[in-house]
Amino acid sequence: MTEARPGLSRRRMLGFSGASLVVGAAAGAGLDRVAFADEDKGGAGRAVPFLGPHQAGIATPVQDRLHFAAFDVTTGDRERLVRMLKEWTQAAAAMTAGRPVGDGAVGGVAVAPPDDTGEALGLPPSRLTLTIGFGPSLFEKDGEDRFGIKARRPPALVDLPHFPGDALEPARSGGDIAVQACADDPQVAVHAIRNLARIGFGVVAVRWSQLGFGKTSSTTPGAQTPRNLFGFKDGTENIAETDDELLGRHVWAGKGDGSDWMAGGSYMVARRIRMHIETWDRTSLREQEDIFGRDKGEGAPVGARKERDAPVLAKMKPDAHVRLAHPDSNGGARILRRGYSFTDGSDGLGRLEAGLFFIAFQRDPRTGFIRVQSSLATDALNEYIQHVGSGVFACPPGVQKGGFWGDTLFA
Ligand SMILES: C=CC1=C(C)c2cc3[nH]c(cc4nc(cc5[nH]c(cc1n2)c(C)c5CCC(=O)O)C(CCC(=O)O)=C4C)c(C)c3C=C
Ligand SMILES: [Fe+2]
Repeated sequence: MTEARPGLSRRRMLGFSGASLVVGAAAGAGLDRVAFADEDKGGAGRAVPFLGPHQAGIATPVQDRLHFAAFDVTTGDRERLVRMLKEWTQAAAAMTAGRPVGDGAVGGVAVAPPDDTGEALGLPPSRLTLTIGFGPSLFEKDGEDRFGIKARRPPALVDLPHFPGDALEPARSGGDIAVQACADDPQVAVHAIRNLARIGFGVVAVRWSQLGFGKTSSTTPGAQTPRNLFGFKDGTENIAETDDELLGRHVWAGKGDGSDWMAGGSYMVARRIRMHIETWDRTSLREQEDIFGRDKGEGAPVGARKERDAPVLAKMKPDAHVRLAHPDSNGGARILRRGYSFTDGSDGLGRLEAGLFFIAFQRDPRTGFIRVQSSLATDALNEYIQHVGSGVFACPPGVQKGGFWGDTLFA
């Protein structure tokens, strides 16, 4: 890809000491690792490397906030689309390293809008990750092969079937391209999506988007498990970022999976799930615990004492969520969950417009999400939730030095 324009770090622009920032040799090119000094190591402010065999934001320890956006491509011009993906890559590399886009928000020519919108000036990288995925409609829309990639659609990138109870809104579903922005600071995540949308003007338009707070999953089993809006620990049984064996078996697409360009990538399923908070809040504690098959305080499976005790599925009600979602009930199927809670005010009837923005990564949605969601048809939880938005996206492997988002697809 073309080299990124040199930019100043947000810290440096505001006069922070250069000593607190250790920048890799090629940092001027904007695509190499940036490591922060001790104060930031392991902390919420540091940078997550952008380059690598896999995209960041999948196995990466889950950040506190989400801004997800699905875009429609508004041009039929393949070259323009590829050019934009290159520009997006430069911008993503800069923003995840804590630098502004292009020549920055200030100090450029006064007669033109600045390259960067500016609201992240002075903020640390905040572990920002940007993860891109390509939806089925990018490969073929209304029977048209707009970008000459129809034959490269991976067999695993299937359209999700209709599931019982689905009430999907077209305005919150689908999309040609999706970007998942995760960060420990909501302003950093929002800034990232806003700047990508701005760069993409004339090539893409935002179709739908979702803000999320309060992660409802963890890829770091040693850390405290977060709670969802029903008050239960969520993410106890998830694939850990360090578990290369499970990641290789269930999350990363392989060379022999039928689509060479996806090797090292993963498939993202996103579902906007409305949660009927007021109904739940009138439900007895015993029933709530029966519905999940775990207790509310500790998160222990039925009949056990501790959160991480092995679940005995036969002790749970036949329609308990954990019993139905467990790999033993699904031929060994596992997915990496990375969801967030959301609240969007109230719905006009005095009810909280709230829920779970469910995100799962897997090697193949047919044997991952579709398999598990089909089992959940009889889930006792269904009385309290409704799926209202949906998307499935092929997330290519990570960008290598000199590469760009989607280079394996558009090569
Ligand atoms: C199709 C996949 C899943 C959907 C959709 C889903 C929705 C959903 N889940 C909760 C709350 C909890 N889920 C828990 C466990 C759990 N859920 C899924 C899958 C889906 N959940 C899996 C694979 C598992 C793990 C099962 C196991 O191996 O034990 C739990 C228990 C704690 C945990 O392990 O995370 C809770 C709580 C809600 C509220 C929800 C929709 C709004
Ligand atoms: Fe669940």
